[in-house]
Amino acid sequence: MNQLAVDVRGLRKRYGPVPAVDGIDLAVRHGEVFGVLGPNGAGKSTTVEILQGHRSRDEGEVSVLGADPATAGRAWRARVGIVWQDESAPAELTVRETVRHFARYYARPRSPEDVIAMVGLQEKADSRLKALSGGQRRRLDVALGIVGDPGLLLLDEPTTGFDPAARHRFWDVIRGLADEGTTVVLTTHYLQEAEALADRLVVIARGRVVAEGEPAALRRRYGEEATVGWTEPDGRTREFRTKTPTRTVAELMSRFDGEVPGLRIVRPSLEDVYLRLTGQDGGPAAQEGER
Ligand SMILES: Nc1ncnc2c1ncn2[C@@H]1O[C@H](COP(=O)(O)OP(=O)(O)OP(=O)(O)O)[C@@H](O)[C@H]1O
Repeated sequence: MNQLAVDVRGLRKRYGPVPAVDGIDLAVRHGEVFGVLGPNGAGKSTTVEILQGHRSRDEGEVSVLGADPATAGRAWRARVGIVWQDESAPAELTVRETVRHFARYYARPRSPEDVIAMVGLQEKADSRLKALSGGQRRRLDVALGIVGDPGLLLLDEPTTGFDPAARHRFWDVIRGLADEGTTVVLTTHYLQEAEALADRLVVIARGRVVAEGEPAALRRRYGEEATVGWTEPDGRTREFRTKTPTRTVAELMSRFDGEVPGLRIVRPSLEDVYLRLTGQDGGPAAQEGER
């Protein structure tokens, strides 16, 4: 049996001439919250849809809870929690009716009341779906994804469009599931979300993994490079990216024989690192060599 909850090697998928996923490897351990972080169009949804068994792939090996999603059957589906973002449940049903209805699809569902409480919808249990806000609706979607008590939950951009309070509530839901031992894979384009939730993450851009690791380790690895800026005697501003800014400043001090005009040292935030890795900082896009 595969020791990994999700094991992906060399995954590729094209839409016509567009390589949406261009050789991705993923290794998600049982019990962890794994983030797939990347900008719009990076290939996150395509990857998750392949993991869910909803999209075919062109190349690569994919194992999700020990089975290939392309061929796995009903028993596998019951163990993989998938959160839909469509509005397929009838708007006239109440939250409680909807969760109860979905629970019947599973051999060993969680108690619908527990699930409603887990996503913080107790006060809305008797509300009709059409009366829910966008954030409440998304929490209901998660409730439907977890009512079957899945070992693995696959979430595609679960908090897009949430206000900050709803996002924080949602994070608590995910943390609660993780504490209970559920493995969670979630895609997001919010760096803050990946940092808040993920034990480990990959950053993807243009269908490739450009960085991976624990959020804190990524911050250390890519965030240690500082930018030293100064003003030349002719008035031009200069910038130099370096892992040893103190040395650069010492060199500048001896060159200027003391005070360095316009001196500044900027350490990148993780946000800057992320933007650089994904090629959104206006500079040359980071490629594989950056790892
Ligand atoms: N059904 C499709 N047909 C053609 N091209 C597609 C299709 N789905 C996605 N693409 C293209 O594949 C690339 C990856 O898309 P994907 O939706 O996987 O990215 P994403 O990281 O999830 O983006 P977003 O954050 O915007 O959802 C994009 O260039 C997108 O335009």
